[in-house]
Order: sequence, then C-alpha cells, then structure tokens
Amino acid sequence: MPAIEIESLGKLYGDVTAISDLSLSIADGELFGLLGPNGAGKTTTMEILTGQIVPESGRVAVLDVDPTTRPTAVRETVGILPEKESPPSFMTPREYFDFVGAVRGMPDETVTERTESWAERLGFRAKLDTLSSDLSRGQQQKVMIAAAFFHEPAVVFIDEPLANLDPIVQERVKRFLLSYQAAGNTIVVTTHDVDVAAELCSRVGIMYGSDLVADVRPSELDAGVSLLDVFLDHVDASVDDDKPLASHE
Ligand SMILES: Nc1ncnc2c1ncn2[C@@H]1O[C@H](COP(=O)(O)OP(=O)(O)OP(=O)(O)O)[C@@H](O)[C@H]1O
Repeated sequence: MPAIEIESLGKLYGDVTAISDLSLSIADGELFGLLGPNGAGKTTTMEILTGQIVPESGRVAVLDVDPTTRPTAVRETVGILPEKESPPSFMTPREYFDFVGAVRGMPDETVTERTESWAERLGFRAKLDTLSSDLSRGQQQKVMIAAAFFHEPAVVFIDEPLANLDPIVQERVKRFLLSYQAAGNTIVVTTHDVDVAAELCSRVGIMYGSDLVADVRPSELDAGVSLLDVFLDHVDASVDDDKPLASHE
C-alpha cells in the first residue's frame, strides 16, 4: 500500500482551475518534493490530502484513509506544517507543546522530553517560556516545525519548511528530515525552491498549470543535467501548451 494515493484529482475555485486531473502515488518512506512556481496548485493539493478542503473530482487516500470523507481520522494521524502559520500568540512554545501533546494524547513525560529535545535540536531553549507574539518569524517557524513532528507521525506534510530560517538552522532541519525519512517515515514537502528539492528529496513531482508535468528522482538525473534544467524545461513547455499564465497568477 502506498503512503499516499491521488487519482484524477480536480479542484476549482470559481472559474480558476487549481488542480486538473492530478494522479500521483507516493511510496512509504519517500521524501517527496512537490515543486512548482507560485499558483501551481501545491498548497491546494496539500490541503486536500490533509482534509482541509474537498475536491470536485478524483480520489485521494493517506495511509488508506480518504481525507475527503474522514478528515479527522487523517489529521489525527499525520503531521502538518502549513505555510505561513505561527504558534498562538498568547502561548509560550512550552505551553504550545503541552497543548499539542494533549491533543495528540501523549504522556506528560514524553511531552517534556520532546520539548527539551526539539529546543536543543533547533536552538530555541532560551525562548521556551517567551510568549510567541514576542518571537521572531524564524523562531516561530522553528516551533511550528517541532509541532508538526512532535507526535512522530508516519506521514508528515510540510509547506516551505525552510522559509525564514537562517542557514545554520536550515542545515539542522535538512539533516533532521533526512534522518526522519531514513527511519522509514514519509515526508511530503512543498516548495518553489529548486535547490532545496534537489538536495533533500528522493523524488520530486513538478507541478505547473494545475497539473503534474514531471516526476523526477534527482539522484538519477544524467550527468550535467540539474533539477533546475528539468524544471525550466517543463515550465517553459507548459507556457507553450495552451495554458494561459493569467489563470495561474
Ligand atoms: N481560496 C481560494 N480562492 C480562490 N482561488 C484560490 C484559492 N486558493 C488558491 N486559489 C488559486 O488556485 C491556484 C493554486 O493555488 P495554490 O495556493 O494551490 O498554489 P501554490 O502552488 O501553493 O502557490 P504558492 O507557491 O504561491 O504558494 C492559484 O491560481 C490560486 O490563485
């Protein structure tokens, strides 16, 4: 059973086609990158897979559960790092992790131990008891990353995880993601950063114009061919392919 299955998915926002006939299967243990320019449909795909919005057509399954009919069951299982979200402004990181631990049904000792280990891993121990409204954007992002992985889910969806992080923390997060994958978990990362996708992902789906236009394993590209080359080839090809940019931003 693949970790994630998408068959002929379609999603409209009024007269805007956000996703059109997308099919994709992601195996257990992949670090899969959903790469595409602004407005390609990456976030919409992520939101459907995590039961936040419902598509017009097609079929999706996450660990064999349909998020369109059983959204709570999917959200109870997976980890999610949404784009541009922050911890609640009125909670400290420690309080937020207590909250996440309670929602996830984790024992108190595990919550305390993971709070300490995440603070250590991403370097925010000094801010554990500072109100989130008084954290920098990058510090808030560290807390959100920790929250997504806090209950050690088998499948995690992360949207632009390295945004706002300094290069040192970016490296730590990349190392963590690779080790999390090596432990057998599945990660879907959404990004428009080709370098991040090339460096991190075992497989990359390039989305453009509401569809998947390429499915690439960066480590298997021919010598002299970069993921950026493939990306530009497909995105350019799609521009010529009767897909007016106006409808994709
Ligand atoms: N709530 C909404 N209402 C109307 N249109 C929307 C809505 N959300 C997304 N869209 C449109 O759907 C298309 C796909 O958007 P989506 O956010 O999925 O793209 P994306 O690939 O995540 O882009 P980005 O990299 O900029 O975050 C875009 O044309 C966008 O304008």
